[in-house]
Amino acid sequence: MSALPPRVVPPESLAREAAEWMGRALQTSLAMKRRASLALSGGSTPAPAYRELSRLTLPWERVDLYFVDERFVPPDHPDSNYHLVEEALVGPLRLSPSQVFRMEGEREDREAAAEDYEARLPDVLDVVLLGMGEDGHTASLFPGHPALEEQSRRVLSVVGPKPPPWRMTLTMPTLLSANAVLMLVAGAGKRQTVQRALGRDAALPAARVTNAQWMMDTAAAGR
Ligand SMILES: O=C(O)[C@H](O)[C@@H](O)[C@H](O)[C@H](O)COP(=O)(O)O
Repeated sequence: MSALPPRVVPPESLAREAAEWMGRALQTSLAMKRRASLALSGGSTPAPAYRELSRLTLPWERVDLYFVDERFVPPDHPDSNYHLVEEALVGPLRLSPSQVFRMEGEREDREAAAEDYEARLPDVLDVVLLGMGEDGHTASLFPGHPALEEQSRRVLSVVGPKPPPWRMTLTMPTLLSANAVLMLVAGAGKRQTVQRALGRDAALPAARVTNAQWMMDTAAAGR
């Protein structure tokens, strides 16, 4: 759990607050260098935040998009995280394909796909958006999975318990080296896991992202 106090906001404000947080973090990076990197997650919580993000006035031509994880499905598949980000952010902002570094979920050789993505990643990601599952997973790093303990690889191909099971994911060292990380959590179903994460239960992958700012709605916080 981060040393930063978690931010708790009403459900109707969560997407806008998350977008504004990411916007400010991008501006901070862009004040110091020419281009900034933003790595995005899949799942149901982020989509409204991506739509809010697409409405922010930012020098988008200086932002490169990366992915936190991806499912091994084609990019136009409904389960594809790229597909989600395409619909909610890339399309509305008309980002150039040269700014969008997607994980190639259509590849048959999953190991090679992960190695190739590792080669394309910047040394340090500027802004990372994470979600947490009810089991405490984040990115596609699941509780008890050996990938959670990875120390040298920056991207791994994994088989996880959440469908679809074949996934590519950034590893914990990659997440921990990022400049700004937002852990976005919504819904009463995650309340107990949030409490465990706040108690720094290291069995939960999300609790190990010690550089994350947590942001949750009142339902997830149990208020
Ligand atoms: O499955 C993915 O692609 C994710 O990146 C994953 O880590 C997600 O962020 C959490 O499972 C929370 O997902 P929900 O917001 O749907 O609960």
